[in-house]
Amino acid sequence: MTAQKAPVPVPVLEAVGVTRHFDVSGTLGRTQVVRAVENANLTLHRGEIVALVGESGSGKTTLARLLALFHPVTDGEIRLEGNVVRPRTKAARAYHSSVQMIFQDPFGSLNSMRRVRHNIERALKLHGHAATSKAERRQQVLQLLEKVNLTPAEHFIDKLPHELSGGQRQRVVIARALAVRPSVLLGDEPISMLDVSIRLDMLNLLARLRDEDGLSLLYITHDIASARYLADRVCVMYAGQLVESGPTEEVIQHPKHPYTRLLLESSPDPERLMNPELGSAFDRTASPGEPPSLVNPPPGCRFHPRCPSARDECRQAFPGRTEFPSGQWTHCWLHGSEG
Ligand SMILES: Nc1ncnc2c1ncn2[C@@H]1O[C@H](COP(=O)(O)OP(=O)(O)OP(=O)(O)O)[C@@H](O)[C@H]1O
Repeated sequence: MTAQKAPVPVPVLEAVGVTRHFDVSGTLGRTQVVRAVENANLTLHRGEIVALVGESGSGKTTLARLLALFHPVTDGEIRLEGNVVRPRTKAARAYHSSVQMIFQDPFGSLNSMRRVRHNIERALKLHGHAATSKAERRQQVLQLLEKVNLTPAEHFIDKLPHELSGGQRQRVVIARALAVRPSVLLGDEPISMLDVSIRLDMLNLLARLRDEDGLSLLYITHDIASARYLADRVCVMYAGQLVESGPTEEVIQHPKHPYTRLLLESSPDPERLMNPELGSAFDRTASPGEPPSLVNPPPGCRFHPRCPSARDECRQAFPGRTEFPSGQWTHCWLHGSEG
């Protein structure tokens, strides 16, 4: 009897060949094109935490916003459970119940004039999950607050956002996202504005939501140490292009792309996550050179002007994808990729 291969599960969320260009007015009123994301392929499976890392301006937020359907794609597809979804369609409404985005600034995400109860109840109502009686709705809100460790929940339910600390506010934002009963959270630097002393608690909360509820999380960060702590898989983005991905420890121990190596060399050890004195080394990276302009990016591999191993083909064409037995893949001519 021939052994049957287990079917590969369909990703919960997927970007397939996704490109996003922005038209901006340049000098003398001429329109310029910012090539913010180019042909990105990213998958997120059920119960998986994927970190998207890269320098400022590399396109991480744009890719997350494309996945959240906040922007239309210029090219490519966003798929939920294998189905293509486009903004402002009927399917997009259901999509917003499944995919919730959490931003860096929890204060900006909440209605500052309304109490915690109102902020969360509104999400329950908008997505058709609110109980009919007031007492039951209060109970729903209390349970959500407990879920994000805001206990005793009675103490928090009638607070206004400005009466909470940054960490407490971000927990309310997460509770509100959970009210929608999503399968995916897109966290755009969700801990970077929080006090260093509570960042680890927040990462542990996100990990618990994955473990208990099977939530999938795309965790966008500058900070390799927190990505290492939290993520199953890492995707590395440089100047709008995904250049490497793989299981977190493989990428960290055996990076394949020279940019990943540069990122790791300039990144902190995991101790930094817990030590406020040290901060994030990636924020103050001493990497040689600057990321390129996305209006006129270098041809070929966009990293070649900074790459110590650049060769002729790197300047001419973006390499194809090379896959490794470790589960990693990279786009790099050093690994003999065809363009
Ligand atoms: N709405 C927009 N209009 C024009 N250009 C944009 C727009 N949104 C993003 N960009 C440009 O796209 C590029 C990628 O930006 P993006 O914010 O996605 O990067 P990032 O990796 O998330 O950076 P950071 O870590 O600083 O948030 C930048 O050059 C940015 O200026």
